[in-house]
Amino acid sequence: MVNEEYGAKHSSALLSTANIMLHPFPPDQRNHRFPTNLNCQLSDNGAHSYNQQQKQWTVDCVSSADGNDPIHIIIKPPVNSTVNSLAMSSGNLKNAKKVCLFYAAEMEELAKRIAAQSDAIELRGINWRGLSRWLEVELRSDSKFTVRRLSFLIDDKFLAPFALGRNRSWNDWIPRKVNVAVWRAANNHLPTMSCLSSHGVDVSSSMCPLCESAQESLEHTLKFEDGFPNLSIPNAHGIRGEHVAFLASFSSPGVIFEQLSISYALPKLFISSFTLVLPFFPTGTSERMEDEGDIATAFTLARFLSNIPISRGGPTSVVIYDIHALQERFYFDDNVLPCFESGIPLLKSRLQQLPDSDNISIAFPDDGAWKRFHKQLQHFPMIICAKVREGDQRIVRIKEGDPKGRHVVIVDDLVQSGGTLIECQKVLAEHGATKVSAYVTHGVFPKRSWERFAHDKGGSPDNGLTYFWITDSCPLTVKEVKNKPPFEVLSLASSIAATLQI
Ligand SMILES: O=P(O)(O)OC[C@H]1O[C@H](OP(=O)(O)OP(=O)(O)O)[C@H](O)[C@@H]1O
Repeated sequence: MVNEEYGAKHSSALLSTANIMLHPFPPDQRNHRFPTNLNCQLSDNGAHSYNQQQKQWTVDCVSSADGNDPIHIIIKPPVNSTVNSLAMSSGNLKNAKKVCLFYAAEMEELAKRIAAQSDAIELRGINWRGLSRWLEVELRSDSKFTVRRLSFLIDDKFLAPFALGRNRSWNDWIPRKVNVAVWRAANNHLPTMSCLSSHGVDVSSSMCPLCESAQESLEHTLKFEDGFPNLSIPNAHGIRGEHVAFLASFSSPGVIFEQLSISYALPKLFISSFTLVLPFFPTGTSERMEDEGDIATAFTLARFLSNIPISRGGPTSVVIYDIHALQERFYFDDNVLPCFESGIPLLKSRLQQLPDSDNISIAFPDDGAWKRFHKQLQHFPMIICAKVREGDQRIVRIKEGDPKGRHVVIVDDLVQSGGTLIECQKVLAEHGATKVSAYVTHGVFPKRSWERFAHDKGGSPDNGLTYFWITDSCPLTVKEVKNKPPFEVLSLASSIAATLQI
């Protein structure tokens, strides 16, 4: 399909079928900052690459613009009940519950992976902040010195040319200027500066015609003038009577308001049921009510979630993975149905794949981790540690168990500064562990603290970790640690897909 001028209407029929490969520019044009050898996919969000791989452990590489920077994400088949597995299999699709899955912008990758698990799960968009998937780019043809404005479809991984002009090949065009100013409120993707530049778009030279500032040109379109979010649910009538879920990410206080607004709005659209999937419940770490006046913000957040309206089908289900403290389960009131899931089955399956799977011991860095996880890991030899926090310091010592000669995997719910894991690693290495790895469900890593973790490169555990497994509950971290040993991402996708069938 060819469209010669910008402003082309997007055709969903086209999007469901087309696959386009862009070819590199000729060598003399390579100084231009635009993606070469870019895998462009106008189809259903990369789902096919995952579909083929549901039946076994796989390591799937998500291509970047240059094709050299894969995200190391591991996907495994659903681990939940037979009922769910049966419902998910294509043969039983008729029995599977059809679910419309909305998602927060930063959860787009995980949402795609979830949808790839089952034809019963259909992705739906939210108009985030007036953004759209359209980016206008002006290109200059060297041969004819004409300027063309083309519309590009923005996807998280792919920047696809919607049209190159009749009878023209991509190589005829050289990007001259990218105009980020015209985003249309049509779709659900949140393009960011880094997203654009990762596709070779020179964002720094993209000027808004109104303010002539690149940064403000995005800001103009991101929010209302007063800074509050501009949201809408397209085709709200179309979800009446459907089972609806929203995949949320409360990665910072600033994004909670907009996602709560969506979570409060969806159940009132005459839907059959509503499920909020919040893989990481972010508050609660290191919260202590030691002095009168200390505030437990985990309770505040639980109250917000407890006030999600009921839908026609009844109370909202709230799915959370490995919530920090056991008592937080009871912070929710009876208006909602909290469903607490765990990433540990993913870890157990991964451990089975290791060549030294018969030499694994599990270490818990503190009592909290032991209480939370020991029942799920009871078939492994265990090492139980005690941890004391002294300001920024974490002091860890072994209380029980012997790491000598073992590949020890430290298991905890989350990592922040990394202090707990690093101190635990040191003490295990001192006591003779041959290898040390770590697993946490939630890789929070504020201030890029993941950089503190080195890879042992096959050497001693004093030098670093053999593996550091996290899940994709914190999507911003996944982007940062991609393709960086010792990190490996165990995707929650199959587990969430199965949970949506409850
Ligand atoms: O990476 P870090 O900055 O060391 O933080 C991570 C640690 O913090 C949390 O526990 P916490 O110390 O709050 O203990 P608790 O289980 O007693 O609340 C969490 O369970 C980790 O153990």
